[in-house]
Amino acid sequence: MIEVEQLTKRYGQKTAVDNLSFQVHPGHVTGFLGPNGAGKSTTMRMMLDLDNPTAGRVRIDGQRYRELAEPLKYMGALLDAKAFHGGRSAYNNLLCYAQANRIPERRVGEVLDIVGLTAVAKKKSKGFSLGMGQRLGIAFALLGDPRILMFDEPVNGLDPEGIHWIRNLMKNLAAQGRTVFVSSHLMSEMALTADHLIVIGQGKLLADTSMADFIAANSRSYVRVRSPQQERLRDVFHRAGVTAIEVGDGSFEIDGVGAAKGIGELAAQNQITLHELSPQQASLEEAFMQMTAGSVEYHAHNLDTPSGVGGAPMPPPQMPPGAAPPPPQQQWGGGWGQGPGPDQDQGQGKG
Ligand SMILES: Nc1ncnc2c1ncn2[C@@H]1O[C@H](COP(=O)(O)OP(=O)(O)OP(=O)(O)O)[C@@H](O)[C@H]1O
Repeated sequence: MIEVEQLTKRYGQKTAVDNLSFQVHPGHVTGFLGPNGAGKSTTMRMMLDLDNPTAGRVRIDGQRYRELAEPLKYMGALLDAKAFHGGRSAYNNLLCYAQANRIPERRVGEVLDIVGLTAVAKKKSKGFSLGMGQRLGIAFALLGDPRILMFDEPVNGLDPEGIHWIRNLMKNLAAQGRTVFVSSHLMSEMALTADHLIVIGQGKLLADTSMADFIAANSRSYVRVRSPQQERLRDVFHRAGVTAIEVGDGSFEIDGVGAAKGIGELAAQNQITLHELSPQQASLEEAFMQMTAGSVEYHAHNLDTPSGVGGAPMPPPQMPPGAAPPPPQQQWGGGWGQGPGPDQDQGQGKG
């Protein structure tokens, strides 16, 4: 379980995370939503002790991340899919990390298999597409076979097959009783994957609720009714005291998806033909837009307005501090991803 308690992070005058408290429980995929700049990445970084909170605390199964004896076996994270050595093969990237964290080598092959990179395991990762890099980042997260997994925008760059795969992966991990915490801007995908939601805006908690309750609470649900006998149907609704809104295309809208059964029966009793009787539930995207409308920090402007689009300065990529770094000649950091690195054995698959 992840426990976030009154977490606050300030950068100078900017409050990125504002007195945030929530828990992430095992056995569920919990979605972490918020508009750009809401504080999601900052919160995730504090969960991994990559940033110190200004106030409050995070506990991973009751402990700080950096106090965990073998952190990769507790919690695996995908924060920045580019945080690996471009000149090294996928296999050797993982092997290096595994050896530094006392994880057996056989696990490298296992995670490459899980993420579908076995065929390219010996290739230098700098040649990887965005989607392949994302899969390698997920392999890093899975390496320690952790009970808790955290993914920041895991579907970035994945094709439809990849998106389908990660959806099933996250659901399976949760079904195994693991804690899965995932941020994404892809609402349609989140709606299919997450069963619980934490929503933040401008660093503050906006919602901590089930997916179904979130959509119901932040959107209008109604039944659409269409009939070739529109006038008769209007009279029937009037006599029965049904509040039906007539919309431009000749259909009626009646609030509440549960109204469909009664309306169908009413129409049948009055021998009215219906061409449509369809419950309409807003999408997660619509509910999200509705809830966060007041918390959107970065607004796009029309092309004919003088100013452009705001943007958040991105912190540099880092690895979790509790995880041991690779050996000194293969340091995480500056030279990564900038051409061939020190491992000359690509093609052999061992470090
Ligand atoms: N290192 C930093 N220095 C200064 N400000 C920062 C730093 N990191 C984040 N911020 C600011 O904190 C706020 C929250 O940023 P954060 O990246 O956590 O948001 P986010 O919800 O992850 O956004 P996005 O969806 O765009 O990735 C933003 O206003 C951002 O500009």
